[in-house]
Amino acid sequence: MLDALRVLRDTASGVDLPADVARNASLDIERLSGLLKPYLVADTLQAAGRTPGIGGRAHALLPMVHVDEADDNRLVGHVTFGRYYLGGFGAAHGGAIPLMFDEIMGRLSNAVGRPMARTAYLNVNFRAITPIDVRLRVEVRHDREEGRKRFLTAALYDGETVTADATALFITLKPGQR
Ligand SMILES: CCCCCCCC(=O)SCCNC(=O)CCNC(=O)[C@H](O)C(C)(C)COP(=O)(O)OP(=O)(O)OC[C@H]1O[C@@H](n2cnc3c(N)ncnc32)[C@H](O)[C@@H]1OP(=O)(O)O
Repeated sequence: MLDALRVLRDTASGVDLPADVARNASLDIERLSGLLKPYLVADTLQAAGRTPGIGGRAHALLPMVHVDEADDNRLVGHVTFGRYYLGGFGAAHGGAIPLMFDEIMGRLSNAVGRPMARTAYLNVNFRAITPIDVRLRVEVRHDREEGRKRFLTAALYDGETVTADATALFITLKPGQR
């Protein structure tokens, strides 16, 4: 369903509809929302964001990063920003890129049995345009730990060009910390 939703999102972002088609599409989307509403649950029980086996943790907001290689301290994957993430002139929105970094850096930070951590800072440099509808490579490194602090770096590549890079600090949560 989320795959279909992502396709809908990209398609809806890219069209310019006549009014009658927009009206009919709205009715269909409202009908679909009505179909799902009886299944609303508490946020601790919802599937979105809590289903690691499904792409993007089943979280519809996240750009889907496919992991190609990973070990304890390094992850390489690929991501394609669809039309939904367009900022302008063929480039991904500047907010979508930190979103992708936060998710994939967080995933490596929390991997291999490391306790849960939360992002304290995420600094992103936009080095070149990040094109939409192009398969991009993302590399993440877990560089070091100092007590509860975990320092990670990441870069996003279009071919050999670094389009963005990031440094992040994740802090291990204390027992019982929310
Ligand atoms: C698979 C799942 C992947 C998911 C990935 C997504 C991850 C996220 O996006 S999490 C959501 C975004 N982040 C947040 O909402 C965090 C909000 N902030 C907080 O909850 C807290 O400030 C938190 C937990 C980060 C730190 O608070 P706390 O536990 O009280 O630690 P605190 O004592 O302040 O700091 C610990 C150390 O880190 C340092 N530190 C904390 N924040 C920062 C910062 N922004 N910059 C630099 N250093 C910092 C402190 O100076 C301190 O250092 P030292 O031990 O040397 O004195």
